[in-house]
Amino acid sequence: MSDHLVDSDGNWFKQLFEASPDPTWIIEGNRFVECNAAAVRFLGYPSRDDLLNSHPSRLSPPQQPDGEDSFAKAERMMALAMENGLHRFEWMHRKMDGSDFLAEVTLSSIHHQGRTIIYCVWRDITERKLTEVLLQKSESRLKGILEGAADAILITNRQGCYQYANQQALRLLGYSPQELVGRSILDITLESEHSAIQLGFQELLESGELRQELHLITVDGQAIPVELNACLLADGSCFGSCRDIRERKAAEANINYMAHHDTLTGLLNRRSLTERLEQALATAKRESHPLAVLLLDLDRFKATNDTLGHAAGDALLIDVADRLKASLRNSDILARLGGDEFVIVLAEIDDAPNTARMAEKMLTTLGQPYLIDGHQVHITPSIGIAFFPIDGEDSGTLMRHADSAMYHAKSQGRNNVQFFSPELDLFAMRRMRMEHDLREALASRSFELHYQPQVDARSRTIVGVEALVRWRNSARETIMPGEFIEIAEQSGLILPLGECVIDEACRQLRIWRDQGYTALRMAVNLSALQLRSANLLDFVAATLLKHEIGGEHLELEITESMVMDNPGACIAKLRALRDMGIHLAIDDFGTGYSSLSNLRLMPIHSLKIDRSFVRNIESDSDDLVICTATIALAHNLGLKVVAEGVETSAQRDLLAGHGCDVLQGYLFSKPVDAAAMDALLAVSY
Ligand SMILES: Nc1nc2c(ncn2[C@@H]2O[C@@H]3COP(=O)(O)O[C@H]4[C@@H](O)[C@H](n5cnc6c(=O)[nH]c(N)nc65)O[C@@H]4COP(=O)(O)O[C@H]3[C@H]2O)c(=O)[nH]1
Repeated sequence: MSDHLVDSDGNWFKQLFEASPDPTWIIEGNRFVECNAAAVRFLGYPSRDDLLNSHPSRLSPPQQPDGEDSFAKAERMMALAMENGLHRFEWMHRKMDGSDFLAEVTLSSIHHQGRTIIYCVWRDITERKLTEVLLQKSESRLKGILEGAADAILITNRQGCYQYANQQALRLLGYSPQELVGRSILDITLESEHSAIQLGFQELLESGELRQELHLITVDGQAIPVELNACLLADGSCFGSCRDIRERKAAEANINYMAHHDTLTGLLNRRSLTERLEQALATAKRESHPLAVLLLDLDRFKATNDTLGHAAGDALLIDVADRLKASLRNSDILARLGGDEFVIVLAEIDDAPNTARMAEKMLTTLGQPYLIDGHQVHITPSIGIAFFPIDGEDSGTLMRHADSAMYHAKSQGRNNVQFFSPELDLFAMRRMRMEHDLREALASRSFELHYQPQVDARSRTIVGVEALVRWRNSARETIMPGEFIEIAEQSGLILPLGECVIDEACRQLRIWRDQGYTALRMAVNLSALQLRSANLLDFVAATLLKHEIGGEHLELEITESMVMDNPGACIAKLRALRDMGIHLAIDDFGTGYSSLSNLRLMPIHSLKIDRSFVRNIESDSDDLVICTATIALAHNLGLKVVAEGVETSAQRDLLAGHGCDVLQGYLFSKPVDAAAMDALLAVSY
């Protein structure tokens, strides 16, 4: 013990007592009998005398915070201190100014010279209490945040056992807190993801954070995809916030489905066809077995679509897809490329005859009538087939070759199946080159018109001319329409080309009319695509106006089959042309499938007997019957008759004798350019 604490009177304890910063008291007989300066200062009384000889409860509010009477409680506390030697508790005191403060009170009973006194120390705990309250508040705020969070929050220990789950987590998973706490993360996750989850957990422990997609399993076994954002907390536990991403996953799956499927039919689309075909080819290569690619296109679908309307056209495509699906095996691939084109990959085919049989079966199945909107609809397909490995080893070549074969099927009268052959490839290449050259020819205006006279059978004067297009290629060779009109039609180039022809024919007619050939009629061939074009009426009207020509001086030649593709729409358009005064002629009459009832409905002025009937009219009695019957029929319907391909005077006389009105053919002139036609007109007009 240090000397200065023991004063000369041996009163070192008094000094110690006085020096204590905490209010310190001596209690004897349940009264304060001594206190130090800190006590006086703390309570704010003027002197020590104001405090001493009072019961401890006097320096307190009447009740303690727990509601107990201060006097009774003080008695109890002191009794406990006497009994146990030491007693510690919290006590609310009141200062002189009436304010209260909470202190931790320690009472120690001391036996001194035969008496028992209590040594009492107060420690102000206002600040500690405040901190406790703040801590409680912040804890409850934190709990509120966790419970109110939209995401499921799960906290685990470092071993991955759940310690806490918020309401959202319990709701999502269907567990009660008791069922969840203590379980391992692996208990409620997908087994197939366990190794990834363990790796992720390790990463979280090492790096302090983790972001991972995984599936949580609900109490009833449902797997819910979640995005986990986890971090390590200061106390070593792991905090994980799990966002339910079911909607996002469903949207992703939907986008993925749409990216790989045709929305109308649900079949694979072009992109996934390529992927699947390549996989199938890899397997076929590995296992050295053949594979067939079938390209199927519906015949005259566009016309059906235009007639029935697009909704019915869609319904028809869905029906076609369903019939195809039903006729294939699971291992086969079926895709729609768009429009009316379907691709079938027969991955387990053994030979060509079997493939042909399957394709024939498809022709039969798809050829059965469809019931759309209460209407019976007929449609047929054309199918082209290419084989791996003989026709190509990669998907691109096989598709191209199946396409060539399909075109071949179309050219063979549609509704049939064709296999690819190398000649077809050559043909397809030529077609592609021709299409390219045609495009350039249109840009460089390399087309010109030749004219062939049409002669009145009785007067033998020229009453009209037919404009026939010629293509002068870069080598200045003349290419005949038979070589390019079909390709122009298939590529759509016939539309600009057809407009050039109508414009040039009207321009030339204007010149001839100005020269005095005012009764001359100009005949121009119209293609199927032109007749379907929405722009046709406006274009013809504008061109007639531009060249100041009356509609009655123009004749448009169409074929029966062009009208038969879509009679309703065509007949309406033809009526509009007729209303403009334009003459309409049915070209190549007799070669297509003639429908007299439709012919009666057509607003036409004349029929042109095809030259194939005229050729043998002298020798073939059938042809003569056809010609004379056509003339009679036409006259019956009030139509004029033009005979094409008249090459001999005998043909001329025979036809004229049977009442044919107009004759056209090499006998009078081959098609010639405008200058040569000038000369012909001068002679015979
Ligand atoms: N053997 C023989 N043939 C004769 C005789 N008289 C005329 N011809 C040929 O018969 C074709 C008559 O034209 P088309 O039937 O309309 O048949 C035309 C027509 O369908 C089409 N075409 C020609 N020009 C055009 C055009 O500007 N637009 C459209 N869309 N098609 C056209 O090309 C087809 C062929 O035209 P071209 O080669 O000019 O062939 C012409 C003509 O040269 C004859 O006495 N004997």
